[in-house]
Amino acid sequence: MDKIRIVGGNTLKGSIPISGAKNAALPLMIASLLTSETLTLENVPHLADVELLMRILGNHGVDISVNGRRERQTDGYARTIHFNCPTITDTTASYELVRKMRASFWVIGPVLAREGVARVSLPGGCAIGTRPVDLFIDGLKALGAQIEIEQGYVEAKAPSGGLIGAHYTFPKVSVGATHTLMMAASLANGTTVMENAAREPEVVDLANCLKAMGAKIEGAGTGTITIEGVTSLSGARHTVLPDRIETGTYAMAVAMAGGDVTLENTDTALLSSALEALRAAGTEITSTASGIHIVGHGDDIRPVDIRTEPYPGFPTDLQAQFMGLMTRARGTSHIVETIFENRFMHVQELARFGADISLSGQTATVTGVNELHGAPVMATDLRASVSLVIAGLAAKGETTVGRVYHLDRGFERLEEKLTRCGAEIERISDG
Ligand SMILES: CC(=O)N[C@H]1[C@@H](OP(=O)(O)OP(=O)(O)OC[C@H]2O[C@@H](n3ccc(=O)[nH]c3=O)[C@H](O)[C@@H]2O)O[C@H](CO)[C@@H](O)[C@@H]1O
Ligand SMILES: C=C(OP(=O)(O)O)C(=O)O
Repeated sequence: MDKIRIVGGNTLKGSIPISGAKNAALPLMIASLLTSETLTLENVPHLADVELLMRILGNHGVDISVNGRRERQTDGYARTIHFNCPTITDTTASYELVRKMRASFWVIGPVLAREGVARVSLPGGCAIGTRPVDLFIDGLKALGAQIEIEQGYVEAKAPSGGLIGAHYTFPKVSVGATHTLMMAASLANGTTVMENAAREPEVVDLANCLKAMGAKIEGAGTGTITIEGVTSLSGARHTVLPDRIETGTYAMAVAMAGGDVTLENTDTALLSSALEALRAAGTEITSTASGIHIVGHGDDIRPVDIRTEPYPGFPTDLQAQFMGLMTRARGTSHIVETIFENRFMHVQELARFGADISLSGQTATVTGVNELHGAPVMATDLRASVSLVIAGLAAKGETTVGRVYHLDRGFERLEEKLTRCGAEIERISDG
């Protein structure tokens, strides 16, 4: 199994191109199930999750070609991918595929809206929490669907005339349930109003793509989204928005290792709260014409308390990386995780570098230390694993990060992007 080997201590200098967002690309790809015409997505990142979703969509009858070619392309940033689903050939999403990636559960919305039935395996929990799907089920029921859980599958059936627009208030903010209901409501009869909807930029990106396909959606990016259903959607061409989590991750790497790096093709507006926390920690951040310029001092990091919240709050997907940064702060910081009940798996691994972190419920207390020391560590989930990479870059000596497949889910060409900024980092195979 591959590992990442890092020799820490180098400052980072240069530029890093930011990829299209995984968490936007996945729902956008799923939206291709809503139309018999071609949906073309530009700036699609090359990631394990994207490849897996292509297989899942293929099973439903989506014909996929990458930059006009049918074979999988393994190189090049910013792919253009064409998705065409003349008919949905299979309304079932199997346990085998859905268990590997939670977002694949979201196919339930478009498949149900277009075919009137959908049978999708429960995704189950993962390392960061139990992650139930009750809000998806309640929301789809509000649109008139009958839903049963049979042998681990969610079996959904629309009324004979199709889903019916409704007023639905989410009891809790959910990104995935907002995506799913927005896609389903786009093909429902009548108007749907979703209250307490997720406001993440990826929700806005999906809404913009659906609008380009002919959907009538207002309010995306606010807590209230109104969707007037239409009878069919057309094809469209849409560019995936920049990955704000990748952006924040590299900004935190520069803040911690020190250096001067421009993050290209991204935008400060996508991650204001995370950048505010970084500024408070002493990082210099300025907008450029096409990106963000970051100057980090590495050895003079101020402690900053953060609390994860739904957008526009501090993102849970940057919590582990920020904790990595705080391990080297001059003082004590508190990090409260409010979104996922078990998203602290990186704490025990950061301790291997010599970090001083104590946990009490959903709060981590991080007391900064003068130096981290490289160590063999193990990735437990996507964002936890990249926090270990960041710590490795700032630590003295050698670090190896195991279970690299977690990183490959969400970081395109991580080693290459960091190497071009002067980091000593490589992928090694155990043989
Ligand atoms: C592919 C993708 O975009 N993943 C992101 C998405 O995940 P995802 O869409 O799965 O996360 P949600 O916003 O749905 O989850 C937020 C919270 O709501 C809970 N919940 C959710 C649905 C439900 O039916 N019932 C329920 O209780 C979850 O367990 C969690 O505690 O948003 C998360 C929160 O920003 C991010 O960390 C993930 O990176
Ligand atoms: C938790 C994440 O992804 P997923 O929702 O696919 O597990 C993530 O992107 O950090």
